[in-house]
Amino acid sequence: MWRRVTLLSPMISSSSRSQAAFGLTARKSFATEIINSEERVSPSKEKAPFITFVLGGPGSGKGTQCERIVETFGLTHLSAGDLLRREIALNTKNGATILNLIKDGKIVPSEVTVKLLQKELESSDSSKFLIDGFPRTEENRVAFERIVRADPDVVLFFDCPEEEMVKRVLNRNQGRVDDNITTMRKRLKIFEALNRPVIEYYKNKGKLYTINAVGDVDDIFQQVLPIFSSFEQLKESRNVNPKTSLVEN
Ligand SMILES: Nc1ncnc2c1ncn2[C@@H]1O[C@H](COP(=O)(O)OP(=O)(O)OP(=O)(O)O)[C@@H](O)[C@H]1O
Ligand SMILES: Nc1ccn([C@H]2C[C@H](O)[C@@H](COP(=O)(O)O)O2)c(=O)n1
Repeated sequence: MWRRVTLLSPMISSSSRSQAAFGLTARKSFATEIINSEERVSPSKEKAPFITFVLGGPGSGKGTQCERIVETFGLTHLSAGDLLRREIALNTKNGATILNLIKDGKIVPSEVTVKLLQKELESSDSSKFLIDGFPRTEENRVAFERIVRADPDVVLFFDCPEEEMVKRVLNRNQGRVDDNITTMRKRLKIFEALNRPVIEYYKNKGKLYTINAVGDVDDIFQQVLPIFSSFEQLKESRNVNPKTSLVEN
């Protein structure tokens, strides 16, 4: 995928296996393209990508803060929820199943979500990704490691009390099928049961950054800023004000 050639062979085989499992038509793998056609490798793919996972309960403000991170550090935003909703909107073969699961506050099978993320990662020229709303479960996490063969550099956790999340979701007003009190209660239960172990996993690995997600959007972003500022890989892409030559934020 990213010229980590030692990792390519296992990635090809696990990728083909999971494609077969989902009945996807075999396509020339991206890894094969890289090996066969060196000129296609963009300079940004010469190194392993910088990956951030963004975790937090429903309505904790992940998407809102991702927008700010993208503006400031130029990461490419991949929202697992948005990718799944796109499948519903495009009425793909998994679309109806995904819709029913989301309506019921349930988690979509990991292979489906990971394949969607993998496709985006492979087709992007970027080398820095913000993967929002993923992994939601230990199964999601393990499937990503197995299929994509990459680990996150940073894991953000937006920590927000349940009642605040309920209030935000019910006021969101974007016409989402899961923004109602019945589904929200189910989502919160699933978050506690399935996402907490993932948060614990990354805490034990020393990769977790917990953000207090209550308060003003700008103030919350002030907690996020120093985390990304400390990574060399992101320094060159920080937004600089052309008039003052000062780094903004
Ligand atoms: N700090 C904040 N204070 C008040 N409202 C907020 C704050 N951050 C985000 N919101 C609002 O709360 C709602 C949920 O935010 P957002 O969509 O960013 O959450 P999310 O964690 O991505 O949710 P989901 O997991 O359900 O997609 C939105 O309407 C957003 O405008
Ligand atoms: N890794 C994921 C991410 C999302 N989903 C499903 C279930 C969620 O309730 C819904 C909405 O996601 P959000 O926009 O809140 O991130 O999408 C999933 O099954 N697996």
